[in-house]
This record gives sequence, structure tokens and C-alpha cells, in this order.
Amino acid sequence: MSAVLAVDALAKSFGGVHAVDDVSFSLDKGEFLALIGPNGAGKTTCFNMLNGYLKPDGGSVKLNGRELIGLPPRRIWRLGVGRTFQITATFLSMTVRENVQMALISHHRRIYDLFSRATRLYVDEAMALLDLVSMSEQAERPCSELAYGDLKRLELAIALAHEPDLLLMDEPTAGMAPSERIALMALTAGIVEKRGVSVVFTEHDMDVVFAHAHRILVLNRGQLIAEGTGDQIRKNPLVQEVYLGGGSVFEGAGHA
Ligand SMILES: Nc1ncnc2c1ncn2[C@@H]1O[C@H](COP(=O)(O)OP(=O)(O)OP(=O)(O)O)[C@@H](O)[C@H]1O
Repeated sequence: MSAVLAVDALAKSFGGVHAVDDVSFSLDKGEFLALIGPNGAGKTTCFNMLNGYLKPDGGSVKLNGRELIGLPPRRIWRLGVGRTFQITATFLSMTVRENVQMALISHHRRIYDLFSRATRLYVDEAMALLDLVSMSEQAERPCSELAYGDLKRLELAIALAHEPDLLLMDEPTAGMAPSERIALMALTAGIVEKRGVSVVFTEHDMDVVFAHAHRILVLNRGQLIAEGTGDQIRKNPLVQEVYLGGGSVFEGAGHA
């Protein structure tokens, strides 16, 4: 099977700092991949090169065999690389359903009259996406009233409205309570399975990572130092040493 995403020898320096240093990995359809590493390891820099916000010094990023390097972010998004943000981007004055409709309208390149709230476009599709993220009961509420965890689920529905082949989630659970984090990622894992979308996420909470990631990549000072399943990563002495300074953070993480 050919990879959905193939990253080869990706590199980016800032001054003398090798933020991302010769990183290569690939991702299959329906894979849920965690990119972890200590602060400053290069995770965000790596993400921003995958979605076109940052131009690499060298390397290649292919989506379904097509080179993305050099394309503007919007084109990359159109080709099927979606993302969710650390800070949720929704139209607060609109209802939950209207926000998803907006995303669907944009995806299908339809013209939307911003001054008419009575659009009937993509109502059923919007409700189906809200159902997928267990938000259909809140469809008619304004986004301004939503709890933070609900906003994150809405954001996921909005990202899925664009039918991405690859979804990039940068610290999706930041700012959430531990139980909410596990719930959001369990929901995401279910969607990955149901829709066959491939996901790369960064995350500092090891419980979340070990509970849900199919595979884990560990970055340290811009270099990929380990790659494997939760068990392999937990046992990796290099990871324990350079990333965790001894391994205590992994104890118990991800064991139900
Ligand atoms: N725009 C920039 N200008 C200069 N240096 C940068 C820039 N962006 C990142 N860096 C440096 O590159 C390195 C990698 O940073 P990056 O933000 O990618 O790490 P990270 O793994 O996402 O960290 P965190 O977990 O703290 O978000 C760091 O040393 C950082 O200081």
C-alpha cells in the first residue's frame, strides 16, 4: 500500500538551531500517529512544514504521491491536509450547525451570503458530522455558549467537513481536563477508524498518547530518535534518557 503521507529528509534551521534535522517518516491510510518530544524538540516546526506555513531548507513532503513543498497553505488544504488549532477558530455568533454548514459551503466552493442566516445548504450533512462528534443535541446553540471541550469537538467536525485525507492536530487537548482529553482522543480514534482518515497529532499528555496512538514518533533537538508502538517507546532507553530523563513519566501511562 502506498503511503498517504511520505516525509523525506525534512530540514529547517533558525540561525544556528536545527529545529528539524533530516526527519523522515510515512503514514498509511487510517493511521493515528503521535509526534512527541520535549519542549523545543521541533514538533511545531515539523507541523508547519507539512501544512505549508513554513518553507523547509530541504526535504520532501508528499501527500498521496504529490509533492507539497512549495505550494501555498490554502492549496495544500485543498489537496486534503486539514488541521485543528490549539485555539479554537469558530464563528462565535453563529450556531454550532451554522459553523459546520460554513465549512461545508467553503469545501464545496459555494457562495455564502454572510448577511442571510437562513441558509438551507448542507443541513443534513452538517447534522451528520455533528452526530459523528456527538454534538447533534447542541446544533442550535450559539458557539459563544459552548464549554471548551464542546468547542474542540465542534472544531473536529469543521475540520472533517473538508474531507481531509490527512488531519494535523497540534496539541488538540491543550487546556482540557485529563478526563476530557482521553474522551476527545477516544472520539477522534473512533473517527479515524470509521472514516479512514490519517491523523498526526502532537501531545504532551502521555496518557493520551499511549492510550490512542497507533504509532509514536519521538523528536529530540530536531532529530527523530525513536519510532514505534507505545510499548516499544516506553521501553526505549534513549527515549527514557533524553526525553524523560529517566523514564518515570511513562510509568502507568496508557495502562487501562
Ligand atoms: N520562528 C522561529 N525563529 C527562531 N527559532 C525558532 C522559531 N520557531 C522555532 N524555533 C526554535 O526551533 C526549535 C524547535 O521549536 P518548536 O516550536 O518546533 O518545538 P516544539 O517541539 O513544538 O516545542 P513545544 O513543545 O514547546 O511547542 C526551538 O529551539 C525553537 O526555539
